Amino acid sequence: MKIKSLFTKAFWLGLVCISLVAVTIFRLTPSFAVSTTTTPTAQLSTTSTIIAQYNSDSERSGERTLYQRLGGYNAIAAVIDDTAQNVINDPLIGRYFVGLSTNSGQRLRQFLIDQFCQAAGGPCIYTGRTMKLSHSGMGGGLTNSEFDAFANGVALALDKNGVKQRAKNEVLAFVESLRSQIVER
Ligand code: HEM
Repeated sequence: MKIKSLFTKAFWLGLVCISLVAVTIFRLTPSFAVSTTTTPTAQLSTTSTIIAQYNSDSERSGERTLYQRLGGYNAIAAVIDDTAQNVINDPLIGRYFVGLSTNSGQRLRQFLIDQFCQAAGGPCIYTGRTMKLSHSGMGGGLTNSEFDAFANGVALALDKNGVKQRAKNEVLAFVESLRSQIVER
């Protein structure tokens, strides 16, 4: 009888130890610890989890992410707003943005912010269409020169907002990585 009770205690003690090790190694956060407030939607709860994960990742690596080096969400939004002004005023590609409705313009702005924020390692999720889908057939197929004009609009906006050379190169590398999906002729 005593042996059975000892065995049961050892079993439970072992289980507790294994759980503690798993929580430490895999950083398994109990669901109640993810957000202390009751979130009305699953979407919000997912976002809190992602932000928590993002914060702990950058703390662990000790390296500032591109998102942080750019100055965070509002700084990225300012770069996108200046990019929009630059491309609207560009003689080669301005015409593509002229006829957009107010809401289409706001939608495009938000998608661009989300896209750049996510690419920079920030707590954002891009939910727009793929670059191929949203640009395919535009003006009979976008050219390399038109793409260059857009990229130049981004570069000028980064300069205007005082983004340092290393961060600027990284943002422009991201832009360049999309060329093959956007350019068709
Ligand atoms: C790296 C370069 C580019 C990036 C990152 C980019 C990004 C985007 C994004 C995120 C959207 C929204 C997607 C969606 O509606 O689901 C979009 C739409 C659009 N883009 Fe681009 N784009 C680029 C180049 C260009 C170029 C070169 C042009 C024109 C010359 C252009 C014109 C447009 C227009 C007019 C829309 C609105 C399409 C619509 O509402 O149906 N984009 N772009």
